[in-house]
Amino acid sequence: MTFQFDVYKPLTEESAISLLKKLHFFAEDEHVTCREIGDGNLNLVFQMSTQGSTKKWIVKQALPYAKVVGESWPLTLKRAKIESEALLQFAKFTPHLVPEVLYSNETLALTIMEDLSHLSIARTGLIKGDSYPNLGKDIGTFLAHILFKTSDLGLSPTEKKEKAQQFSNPELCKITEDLVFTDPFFDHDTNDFEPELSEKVEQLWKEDELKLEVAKLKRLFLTNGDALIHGDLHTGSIFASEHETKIIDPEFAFYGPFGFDLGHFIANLLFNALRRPPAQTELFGFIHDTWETFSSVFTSLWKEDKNNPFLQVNGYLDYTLRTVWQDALGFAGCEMIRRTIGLAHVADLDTIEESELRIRTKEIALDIGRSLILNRVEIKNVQDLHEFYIENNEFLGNNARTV
Ligand SMILES: Nc1ncnc2c1ncn2[C@@H]1O[C@H](COP(=O)(O)OP(=O)(O)O)[C@@H](O)[C@H]1O
Ligand SMILES: CSC[C@H]1O[C@H](OP(=O)(O)O)[C@H](O)[C@@H]1O
Repeated sequence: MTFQFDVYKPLTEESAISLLKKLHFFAEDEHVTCREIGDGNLNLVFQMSTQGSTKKWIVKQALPYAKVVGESWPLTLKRAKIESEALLQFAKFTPHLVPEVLYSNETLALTIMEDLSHLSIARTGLIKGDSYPNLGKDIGTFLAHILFKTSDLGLSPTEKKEKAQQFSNPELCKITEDLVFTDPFFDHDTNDFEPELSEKVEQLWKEDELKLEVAKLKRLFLTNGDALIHGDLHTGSIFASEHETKIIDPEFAFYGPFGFDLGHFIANLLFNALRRPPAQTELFGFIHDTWETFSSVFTSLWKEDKNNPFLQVNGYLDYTLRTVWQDALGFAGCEMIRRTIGLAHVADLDTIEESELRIRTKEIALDIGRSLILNRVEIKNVQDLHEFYIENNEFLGNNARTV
């Protein structure tokens, strides 16, 4: 079969095999098995292997629309380039925490990468109760490196501005601006929630104090180009095992606020804590490890820099870390609300089978999201966050000790 490299066309299992043979990932006469395994909202993912060999590859290809909605929602193919370039960028700082990119093609909007199927998607594993002792430390390490080294702290002003241009990602940012920061706070037709939540949701839509705080957080997202961020760092974008962590799917990457990824990661751990009350201590342990590792690695990188005179100014590091934490809590609150009542949900909540428990858990997720946005300045550390979580969550049973 011939393969056209100069025209974009969505791959099929058959044409994906042909592509990988043309690129010599497999020999022409090899018997290759290929399966489309994409379960995300946006793209095609093909898994390819040959029997009796360790050769296993993943081909991820963007569609010219959002898969979850269909062709009525056109979406740029440029996101595939952003994703592969972000993975390459992250690999410069933390190669052990991202899949290896072996090939990318902007015209075909695809990336060929290392197959990580020996690991589990962290959301799925956490729901099952799997244990990931390194998860918090690894995410903290990842965030400290990418945030410090791609920001004005780690690059010259010119280099940073060039990188910000390279990762300009307006269409994907618009999705976040709408689906995370806008639609869930208004009566918008992208919202999706059970009728039993209507009263609570309508109450939320009436709260000007809350909307004012969300407007401030949205402005941060729109205007604070601190560093190259992943842009969608939820537990479904992380592969993990007891020993390894790999971050995937950075197609939403752009120059955004320091606290955004941390906030999304925290929110998604909180969803799992709501789903599994007995695992609360373990999940707050992850948040603790993430923050402690992030702040200590970020601090070391900061202290290594002897060229920037401002980095020696008393109070500047503390101010920076405090702002990252506060903003992260606000972003976490927005993520909790949007994943509960917006377009894209999380399995942690949606697969709670017993309907009364599911609705009650979602009500608590909304309460916690709302309070995180409103009280983000008062919650100073992980201990405060845990105490605050317990206060907001009498219903699900709070026999766990705080971290
Ligand atoms: N490198 C990989 N190795 C193995 N499976 C992968 C890999 N990348 C993605 N997948 C699988 O494909 C699914 C969707 O991938 P993801 O990058 O999240 O797509 P989307 O951008 O559509 O959300 C993942 O949940 C995972 O099951
Ligand atoms: C129409 S995109 C909705 C939602 O999907 C993305 O998540 P993922 O790629 O992990 O499935 C992102 O969170 C978007 O907000």
